[in-house]
Amino acid sequence: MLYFRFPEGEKFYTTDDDASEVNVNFVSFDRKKEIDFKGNLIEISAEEIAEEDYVPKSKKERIELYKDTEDTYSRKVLQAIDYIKANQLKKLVISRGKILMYTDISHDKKLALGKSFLQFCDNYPTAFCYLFEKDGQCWMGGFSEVLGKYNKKTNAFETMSLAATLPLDEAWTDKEIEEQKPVTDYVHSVLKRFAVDISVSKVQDHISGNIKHLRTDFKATVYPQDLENLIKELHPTPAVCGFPKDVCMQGIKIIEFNSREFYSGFIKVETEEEIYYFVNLRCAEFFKSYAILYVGGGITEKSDPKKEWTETELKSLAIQNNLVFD
Ligand SMILES: C=C(O[C@@H]1C=C(C(=O)O)C=C[C@H]1O)C(=O)O
Repeated sequence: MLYFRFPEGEKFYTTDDDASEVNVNFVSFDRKKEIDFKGNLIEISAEEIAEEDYVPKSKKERIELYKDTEDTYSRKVLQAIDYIKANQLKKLVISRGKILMYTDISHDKKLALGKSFLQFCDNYPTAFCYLFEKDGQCWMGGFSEVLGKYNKKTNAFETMSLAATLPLDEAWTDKEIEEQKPVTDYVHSVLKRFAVDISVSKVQDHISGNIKHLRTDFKATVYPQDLENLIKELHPTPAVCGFPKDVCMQGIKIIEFNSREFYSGFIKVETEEEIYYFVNLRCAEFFKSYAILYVGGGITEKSDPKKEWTETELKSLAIQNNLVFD
């Protein structure tokens, strides 16, 4: 089962079992896991989705690895700051999985995933939103960060540098500006190697629910033979990992105990005219009696552990506030 909706889209899609082509492809952060949905993209109504009554059955091994408190997460942030200083990094992105017991929300009602997906779509109109279940794995998520959008006819390519987070009513400081800049520089440097006619926008605010980010848009021309190599090089951007990648990947391994799975990976969706690559953030994996909500943030030398904890709590509300029980 797979349902999704494009950013700003009004229609919902699923895939049939007719074609041998892979049309929708979930790639894990470390690229080691993939979940593919083959078939033609077909429209599905909200009514049909609302009737979805899939109940996740599986359990996760070693769930204790995901039980971060403000205290344990603050220690991870301090460890990240030490790692940043020791390796002279500009930023490192760390994350956690937040366990949400269904009984903490409702004692007598059951989680309605289809309805949750529809409510999530309503509240995040600019996001690519999805819900899938395959081989016992069940995920829902959606965010508006685009790793790539490619027009197969015109070779036009779009991407963005999106980073730094604040509640809507707070003003940007040097800390956030210094956090987004390495992402912009990195994306630009990769585009210079694989694209031509590159144009770069000014930095602008990017609102997502209860928080805002900084965003720079890029437009370029990419020849078909360069597209996959460009994506390979772009992912993971410093928005979800840090720079340089290998040092940051190593830092993430040392500091985060749990595996990121599909969180901060990407979703490739191919249509007749376009190929999209959406960054998989604000997402959660669903189990029998709980969900794991994945959230993180960019750490710099100037990070305050308390603020970083609050940032992850705010990010987790994207999924948490849209779970429907009936
Ligand atoms: C890592 C996440 O988000 C990314 C990191 C951000 C940050 O460091 O401020 C902001 C937006 C995303 O690019 C997340 O949502 O978990």
